[in-house]
Amino acid sequence: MRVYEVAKKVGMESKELMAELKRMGVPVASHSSALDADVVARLLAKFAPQQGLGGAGADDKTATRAGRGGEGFRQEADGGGGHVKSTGAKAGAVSLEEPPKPDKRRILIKKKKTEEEIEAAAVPATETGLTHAPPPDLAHPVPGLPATESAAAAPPAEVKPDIAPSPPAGILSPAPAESPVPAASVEAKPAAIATPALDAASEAALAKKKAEALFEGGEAKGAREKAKKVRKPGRERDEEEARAREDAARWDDLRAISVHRRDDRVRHAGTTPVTEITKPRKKGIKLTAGMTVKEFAEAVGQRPADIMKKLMESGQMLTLNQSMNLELAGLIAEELGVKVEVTAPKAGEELLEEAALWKGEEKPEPRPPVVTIMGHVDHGKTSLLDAIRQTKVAEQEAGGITQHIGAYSIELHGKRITFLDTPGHEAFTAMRARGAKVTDIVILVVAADDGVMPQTIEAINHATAANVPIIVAINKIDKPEANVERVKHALAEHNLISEAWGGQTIMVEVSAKKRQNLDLLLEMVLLQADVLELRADPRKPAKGTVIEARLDRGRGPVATVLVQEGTLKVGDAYVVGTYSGRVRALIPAAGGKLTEAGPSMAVGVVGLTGVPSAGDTFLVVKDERMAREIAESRAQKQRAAELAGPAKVSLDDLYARIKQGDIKELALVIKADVQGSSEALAVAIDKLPSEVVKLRVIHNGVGGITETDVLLAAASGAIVIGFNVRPEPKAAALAESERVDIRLYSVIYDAIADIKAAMEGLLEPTFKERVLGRAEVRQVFNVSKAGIIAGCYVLEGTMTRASSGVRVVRDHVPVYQGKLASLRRFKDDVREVQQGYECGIGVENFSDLKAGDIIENFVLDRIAAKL
Ligand SMILES: Nc1nc2c(ncn2[C@@H]2O[C@H](COP(=O)(O)OP(=O)(O)OP(=O)(O)O)[C@@H](O)[C@H]2O)c(=O)[nH]1
Repeated sequence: MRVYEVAKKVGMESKELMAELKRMGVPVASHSSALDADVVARLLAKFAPQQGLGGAGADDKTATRAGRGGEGFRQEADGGGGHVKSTGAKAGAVSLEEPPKPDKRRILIKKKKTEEEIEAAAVPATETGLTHAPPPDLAHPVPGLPATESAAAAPPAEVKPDIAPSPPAGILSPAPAESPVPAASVEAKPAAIATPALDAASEAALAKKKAEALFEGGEAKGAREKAKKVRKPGRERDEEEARAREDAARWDDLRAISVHRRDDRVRHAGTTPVTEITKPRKKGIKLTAGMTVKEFAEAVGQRPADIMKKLMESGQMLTLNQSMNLELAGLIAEELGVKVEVTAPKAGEELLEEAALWKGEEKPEPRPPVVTIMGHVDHGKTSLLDAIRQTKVAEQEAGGITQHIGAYSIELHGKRITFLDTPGHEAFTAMRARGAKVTDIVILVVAADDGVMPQTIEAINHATAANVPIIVAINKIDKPEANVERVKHALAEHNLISEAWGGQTIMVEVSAKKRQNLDLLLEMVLLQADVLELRADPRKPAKGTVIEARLDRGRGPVATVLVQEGTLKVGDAYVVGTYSGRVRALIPAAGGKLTEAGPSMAVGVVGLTGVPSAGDTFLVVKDERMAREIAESRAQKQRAAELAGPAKVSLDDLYARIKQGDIKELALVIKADVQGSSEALAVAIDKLPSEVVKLRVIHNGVGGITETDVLLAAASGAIVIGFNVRPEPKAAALAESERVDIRLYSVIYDAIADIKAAMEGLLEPTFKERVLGRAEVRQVFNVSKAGIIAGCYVLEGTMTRASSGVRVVRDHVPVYQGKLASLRRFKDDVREVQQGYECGIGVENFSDLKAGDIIENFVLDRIAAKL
């Protein structure tokens, strides 16, 4: 019999029968293949008796089970036929109850579920009551076992349900509910596998293969997408696609970037600190004091902006050309991996010495004299200066616009004379008080009609105190009431004796108004200069003194500098006071411009970084950095001096200073209410023993103590003795700032006794303590470098460095008195801390600070010994 005939007989489709035959191990080529008689008999025995039989109960059970466990698969497997029959099952009933609808989506969902179930495949089938059999093409048959059994026993890991859904054959061949036999061993061979299920599986497998082929063929992207369509549901698939696209894009991107460009990208990545990748030019650098931000940045191979940023992070706002704190520079360099070597070159004034050091052979040449005109009010100082300038300067520079620079030079018989334009002894002494000696010769103007007046005497005293020779110009001789002889007499009383009278003082009778004897006066000046043998070497680097300085609108700070040594040139690096820089231009008084100025010439200097003070030394140094260092060190010293500063000379410490050998002479400025008193005082002082120290009255005048008196005292290291007079307010303030000791008396004896006691070291100054502030110790720290530091809270007043000392008080009992070692707010050293703030205090040589201690900050006010 042929296959289709048997199929007809048993009521099956030829196709189904062919499958069954295959399972039975009977190969058939087609539905018309002939079958052996025994095979036909077996088939008939197997299928023929079932015709018309069936148990509703069993059917129900099967349907229910199938619905629970493998509905989708059965639908898929049925392929719409419902022909698969199990023992006692009525295919028709099943088909009617659940109309087969191939639903790919549902299959896919189920497929996922199957995955989960496969993962749980270790669970015995008896527990679930279901058998999941993988499709034969995916199952790895276990030798010696029937296909179904081997499929059921196949390890779940081998199953690839994502690609080929595997309808569990066992679903459709449920074990009887009461059967204790495991489902896998249930006799389910005839209906174990439904052909349509195989078809679905092969379809999926085919899709996979196709996809693989496409991948291999280079159409990776499209194929992957296609494959995904097959195997990935909805959202998951979208995500996967997006990821794939991203990967592809990244890959393209990476391939497009050259190695070099990738490096660049890293370098410019915002978060990467530039400092880590910019290689310093040098491995080690030398740090020198005064190094600017710019110089440091160059040295460490960084952008100045980055260094400035780092400084800002450390709380320092510095510009490019400001010099850096060495410690901080060291830290930054270290951070950048640059080794630092701090060169400690000569600093400050030491450096100044080096800077001023000139190795050339000294060849001093005669230099012009520098003259200052002094005299009493209205005696004609300005008129004389003007007369000289007009006759001499105007003659030379006809039509030239003269500049006011505070000094000018004239020429007579090929020789120059420099006049300082600020007449009067005040300016002269102010300059001297600053340690500047600029004047070589003083022209003392005395009006012939007025004679010697108080300021004439003052001028004499000031000039004498400075050891400057005086040439007397007896002015206004054109006036009918002029009395030259009277003037000479009066001057003789003050030790100015005319040459005509056998003395040494040159006296010239002039008239500023009529311009009489001006040349003679100038000739005398030159003569005196010859006597003085004024010399300087013009080849040296310039050194001078600031005569005056101002802020010019167009030029910035301009200082008139009197060159005293060497030659000042445009472009020279200089240091003046606490400023430094380079000379940009030189302006002479006669107008125009100069490229250089030699000894005794006064020039306006342009290119200053600030306005210096009159009397400051102007020094040309090797380079700008050196200049800057000196300037900074000076500024530091100046600040320190402001904080400390004892009196220059005072009666209180006179004895100590005599002992130290500091003082060999005590200069005195005496001011009294009446001439008689001042003279009496001067005489009494003169009589004091002078073995230890010589007493010298440098000025003895009548009237209140003036600023000029204080200046003279400051310039000469003198003490001012006031007898029945008071200092003018301005003079008192100046005495304070110049630290000049003013002693006021109303009894001559007291003044003498004090001076005597001071000379013998017996004068006991009286001091009164004044508490400036009190701070409570809250906590004590041991700081490695600073030692014991007390974290304090200022209870009242101010804790200040500018104090005489501190006292540690514990339970109202002073336990230590000493000096303040450090005063800090956070990390910064501060000068003072006000009430209500916290601070760190270190007490010099005292480490036994305890919480609860009170630190008193006090100052000792000196009380004038006697009045
Ligand atoms: N007759 C005459 N008058 C003169 C002479 N020199 C100056 N005067 C006059 O004296 C007055 C004062 O002259 P100044 O040159 O201002 O005197 P000073 O010393 O500069 O005065 P202060 O600047 O106030 O200290 C002016 O009115 C001048 O005209 C002179 O040689 N003869």
